[in-house]
Formats: sequence, C-alpha cells, structure tokens
Amino acid sequence: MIKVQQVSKTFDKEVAIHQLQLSVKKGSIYGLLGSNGAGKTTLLKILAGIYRPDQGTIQIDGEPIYENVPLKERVVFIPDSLYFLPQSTIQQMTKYYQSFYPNWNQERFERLKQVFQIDPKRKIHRLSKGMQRQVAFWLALSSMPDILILDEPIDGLDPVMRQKIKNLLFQDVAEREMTVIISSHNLREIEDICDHVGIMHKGKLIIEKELDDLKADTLKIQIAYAKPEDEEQLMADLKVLYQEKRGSISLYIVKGYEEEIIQKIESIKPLVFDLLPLTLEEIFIYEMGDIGYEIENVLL
Ligand SMILES: Nc1ncnc2c1ncn2[C@@H]1O[C@H](COP(=O)(O)OP(=O)(O)OP(=O)(O)O)[C@@H](O)[C@H]1O
Repeated sequence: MIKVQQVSKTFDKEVAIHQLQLSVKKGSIYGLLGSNGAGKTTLLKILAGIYRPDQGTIQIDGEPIYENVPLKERVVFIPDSLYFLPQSTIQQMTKYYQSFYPNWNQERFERLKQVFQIDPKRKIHRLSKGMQRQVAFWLALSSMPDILILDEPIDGLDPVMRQKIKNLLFQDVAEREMTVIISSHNLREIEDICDHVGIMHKGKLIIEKELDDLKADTLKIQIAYAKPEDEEQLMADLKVLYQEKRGSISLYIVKGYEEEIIQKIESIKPLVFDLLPLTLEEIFIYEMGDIGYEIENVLL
C-alpha cells in the first residue's frame, strides 16, 4: 500500500506539488494523467525516493521511502529520460542492477531475451531510442520489483512491443501482486492497462477514480422517438449527464445499470435505439460536470 499525505514540493518559487493526497493499493495499476508541468514527474520521483517532499509524508507499507535503502531495493523507477552507465553493454548493466536489487532474477532475464531479442553484448548507447526503452523494461522486470514506477514509458515503443510489455506487466501484477504507477498524457493509451486513474493539474490531484466502476455504469445511447412526449417520460426516468440533438436523433450519456436503462428505453418503443461505445475520456469529461472543461483541456 502506498500512501501519500499532504505532500508539497516547491523548486525555487515554482510549486510543483501542492498538498497532494493519494493512495495506491498493492497489486493495482495506477495511471497518473495530466498536462505538461502538472507535477507528475515530481510526484513519481518523490514516490521513488529520489526527491524529499518539503511537506507531508509518503509511506510504502508503512515506511518512509526517502533514504530507506531496503525499501528502495523493492522499487524500480523508469524515468522519461533513461540513464545507463556510459558505454555499457546490456550485460554490464545487469551486473549493476544485480548489485543494487537483491531480488534480481537472472533466469527471468534469460527468459525475457525471447521477448526483447536484443543481444546482451550490445552497447546500449548504440541502440535505437525504442530499443533502449526495451532494455530499461528488461532490466526493471528482471529486478522483480514490488513497485514499478514508470514515467511516460510507452513513448518510442512500437505497437507490438507496447502490447508485449503491457502483457508482461499484467503477468507480474497477477502472479506476484506487483504495484505499477504509470504516468502519461494520453488517457486512451493507458485506459486498457490501469484499474485506477488519477488526473493531476497544477500540482494537485483533481480526480481519482476506479475504472471498473466508472465504465460499468456509464452508457452512451442514441434514440429517435416515435412520439415527442416519449422524450419527457424517458428523461424523468434516466440520470442524464449530457445530451445533444442531431436532427431527429437524440444522443445521451447516462448513468445507471445497463439492463435497467435498456428496459426503460425499450418500453417506449423508440424508432431508433443504439448503444454506442464510450471512451474513458468522455466518461471523465461528462462525469465531472463543473470541472469537466478543465479536464477536457488536460486530456485532449
Ligand atoms: N528540478 C527542477 N527544478 C526546478 N523546477 C522544476 C524541477 N522539476 C520540476 N520543476 C517544475 O515543477 C513543475 C512540475 O514539473 P513536472 O516535471 O513534475 O511536471 P510533469 O507533469 O511531469 O510535466 P510533463 O508532462 O511536461 O513532463 C513545473 O513547473 C516544473 O518547471
């Protein structure tokens, strides 16, 4: 369990994080979204024990992370700008990781060769940007972390590799309850990985949601009514977050149980009734009402 309480961090006069609260359950995959300068990297570095917060506490399994070497041995951070020892080969980097992470698993490293298919004798700085990112994942996953912190990890990876890495993350979460915290600008990119999403804006966490709940009870529907009075009857029955008219077709975002909603709509026998796919981005924007506009600016 990761618990962040009232954490603030300022650089010179620049407030990067302001009284932020956050908790992440063991074995979950938490997506941290936000605009440029929202404070994501700063928060991730605080979580990884790289920065000390000016105020507030951050605890992992009840212990502070900053300057806590035994705890840091269980946490791996992949930053957005990768760092490898100068001129090192992948093999040489494995030695460095082994010395730092006592849970290093050489057998897993060998097995993952099948996935990454890069010769461990190659010098890392001569690899492409995407390949260097693959090496970072290869080393991180072979270190068997309990907590994996990823800052913009998907940039530069091709679609096949993205999927392979997502699968490896799922495997570690399912088999060993690894916790993953992952920052991104793009909700669409992480919506199929994360079970929780937090949105940061100007150093604060403005929303935090569990995705299953959110997706399960929000529907996008379009209807053409047989009689104008049917609309009033249906509107009285449904919890509508958003509506829009396109000619004779009405489009709604509604909250509630799918079966109940379908039943209510079918009872008025509309001329047209379709359930449409709803992206997580739309759910966030419509759900948040007043601050929706702000979120829209952050997400789009
Ligand atoms: N080392 C630093 N020195 C001074 N200011 C910093 C430092 N690191 C971050 N900041 C400031 O803190 C704020 C938050 O930056 P941070 O890098 O955490 O944002 P971010 O959400 O990761 O942004 P991006 O999406 O652009 O990577 C910014 O205003 C930034 O200028």
